[in-house]
Amino acid sequence: MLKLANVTKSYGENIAVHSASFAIDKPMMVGVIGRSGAGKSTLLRMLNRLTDATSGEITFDGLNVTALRGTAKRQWQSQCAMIFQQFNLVPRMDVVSNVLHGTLNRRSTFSTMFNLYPDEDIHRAIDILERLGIAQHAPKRAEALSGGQQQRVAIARALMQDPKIILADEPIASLDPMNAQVVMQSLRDIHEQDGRMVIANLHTLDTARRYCDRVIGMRDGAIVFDDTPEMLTTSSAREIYGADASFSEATTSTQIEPDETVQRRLVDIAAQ
Ligand SMILES: Nc1ncnc2c1ncn2[C@@H]1O[C@H](COP(=O)(O)OP(=O)(O)OP(=O)(O)O)[C@@H](O)[C@H]1O
Repeated sequence: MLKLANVTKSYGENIAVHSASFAIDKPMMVGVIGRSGAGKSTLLRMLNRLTDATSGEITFDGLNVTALRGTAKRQWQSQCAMIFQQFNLVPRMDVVSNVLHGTLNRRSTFSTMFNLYPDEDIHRAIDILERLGIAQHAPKRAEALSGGQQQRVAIARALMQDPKIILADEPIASLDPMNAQVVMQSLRDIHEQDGRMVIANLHTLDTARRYCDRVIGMRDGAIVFDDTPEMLTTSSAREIYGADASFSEATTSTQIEPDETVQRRLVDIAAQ
């Protein structure tokens, strides 16, 4: 389905991603881990062509993604929606309009200028917000929402594109642990219920273990681990993070034990 063959990205002398090769043959949830500067963002950005690979080939269902130009490239980018650590919403715009922005690529300049959205799209946007537990915030300005709620708006905007793949670049890095769990669970649900592929750069091992079916570990631009979360032992984590024997998983962890109080808070947050 999704295949990378020797994909490399160099910035002058600096090789951000070095000959990355892997195949994902069915929709699943994949976590990409590695220390800062390992090449995780560059890898994701090459997948949806925000950044062009220097060499190598990316294919999806036989389509040569690396060769796409113009309209075909834009179509691919809408099938391959991206969410970011900082949400990238329009802060002063209401939530539902932010979500409707997910349809921009298939609307005319005229309807975009005058904010004309078909009723059908508006209903779909509300349904998606409902599904993510934030429909009651639809009329509010995006900036009035908490970080976790804003990230769910960004996920809703991505879903408006009806993408085959959701790429999430550190989606929970700016969130407190409880909001982080709500956002990760939303991504997991989207994968399980819709059969979409989710590829997320994650900065904690426990998040990768808890939510992902497969984990790719990067170090200095190279893929040094590609396996199931069960195989992500402390020693393989040490190799990925380039740490010595003093390496403690706790330094990459923000896990909260799912005790009763947390579970209750999760239900409250989801209902907000
Ligand atoms: N636009 C750019 N121009 C020059 N160098 C870049 C550019 N983007 C990334 N790099 C370099 O490529 C390498 C990989 O960066 P990348 O952002 O992909 O890493 P990362 O694993 O996502 O790190 P972080 O978790 O800090 O975002 C780094 O050395 C970075 O400085």
